[in-house]
Amino acid sequence: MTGYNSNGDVATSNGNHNNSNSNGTNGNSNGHSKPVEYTAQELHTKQLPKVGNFKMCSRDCCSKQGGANNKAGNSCLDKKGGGGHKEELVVPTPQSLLDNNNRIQCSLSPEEVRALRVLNEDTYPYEVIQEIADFIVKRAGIRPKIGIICGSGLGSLADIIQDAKVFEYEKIPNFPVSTVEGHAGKLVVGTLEGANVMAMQGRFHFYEGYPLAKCSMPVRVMKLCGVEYLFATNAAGGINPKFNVGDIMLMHDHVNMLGFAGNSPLQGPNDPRFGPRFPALVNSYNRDLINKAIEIGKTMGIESNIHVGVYSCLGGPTYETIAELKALRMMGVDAVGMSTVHEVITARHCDMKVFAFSLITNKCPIEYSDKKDEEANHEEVMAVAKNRQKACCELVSRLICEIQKGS
Ligand SMILES: O=P(O)(O)O[C@H]1O[C@H](CO)[C@@H](O)[C@H]1O
Ligand SMILES: Nc1nc2[nH]cnc2c(=O)[nH]1
Repeated sequence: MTGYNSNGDVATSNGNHNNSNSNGTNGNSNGHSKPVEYTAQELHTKQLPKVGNFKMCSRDCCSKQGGANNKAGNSCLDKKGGGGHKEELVVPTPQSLLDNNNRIQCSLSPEEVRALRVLNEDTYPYEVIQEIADFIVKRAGIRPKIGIICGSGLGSLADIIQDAKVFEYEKIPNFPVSTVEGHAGKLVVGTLEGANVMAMQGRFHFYEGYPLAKCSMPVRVMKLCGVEYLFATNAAGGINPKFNVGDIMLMHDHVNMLGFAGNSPLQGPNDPRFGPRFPALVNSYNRDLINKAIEIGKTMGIESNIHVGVYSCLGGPTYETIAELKALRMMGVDAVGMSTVHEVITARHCDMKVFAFSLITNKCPIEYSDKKDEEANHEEVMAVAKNRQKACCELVSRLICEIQKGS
């Protein structure tokens, strides 16, 4: 689990590198008078960098041997005294990079270093996901059955959760941080319509700089927390000319444009504890839940605002050109956004039932025009989402109520 720890600490892990090492020289125990210097970022790399015939220990190396708490106070070079390296020629972090408290000197704030580190880590082993899930379940005191991802401006879906325990993303170990307006960056765990739920008030997008596996990593956290149903919501542009602003499109399929370009949240080694190497995606969107949502729409009196359609995710952050919108339409896409598809793929991979909908926040033009008001913008997206949050909340609550009735 190199590179991960459970407290998100950014301090150097080699707290047992004393100012004066076993050779009595300053900072370099192998006789070199001038320590080799590395940037803090290099010190975070998982590979031990080679320094001539020497290797330099990683930031996690000495903490595994007891770190600052190592009672014997041995450096990692001291094999007899309990230091852990079999390798003779390992040098600890150069003293020149440590301050008086044996922390890496760095001009970035701890928050900046954490953000950098979380940005740089792009794979999450099962054990790390398990750690995050345990952290949440232990503190929430419940195992959620339904996971909700709130789309842009749809954070109020989490505000209706009762007996809520709120976790800021910054405080969850190894969790990325939200950087987009309309995504608060909080995980809310509690009950809704008698069901245990957890909701992400803020999702992660590819355009924020996160790899897709990281964008959808919380879905795996949900799975290991006990979640069986994923409710993914988003704000999207309506390409289908029949759609109006404020309508809700229940997703029954998707076109994975990022996948066409060779990008997938499942790229890399497959861990079968999550799911198979080659998951099938037909029937990804649970038909029973779609049918129930249509019925609920009728009882809410909004059936004319409810559609069933195909969503496509592009990388963003640009909105589409007219030519792109025309191409998407030709491919059978009804609504376009910059999220959700990789979350659904991750959820299906680990066998979760998926319900997803798009709130149509803008109509996508498919003819060239000089009209400024036809250009999509995020303020409008959030304003429409805010206006329609009541209907979205009602749809979600009633559907959860139906799931509860059936269980
Ligand atoms: O998909 P969500 O997160 O709802 O947000 C959508 O709205 C934002 C653009 O306005 C993009 O992030 C797009 O993906
Ligand atoms: N890509 C994309 N994302 C959106 N999110 C909300 N509206 C839009 C849109 O028109 N295009």
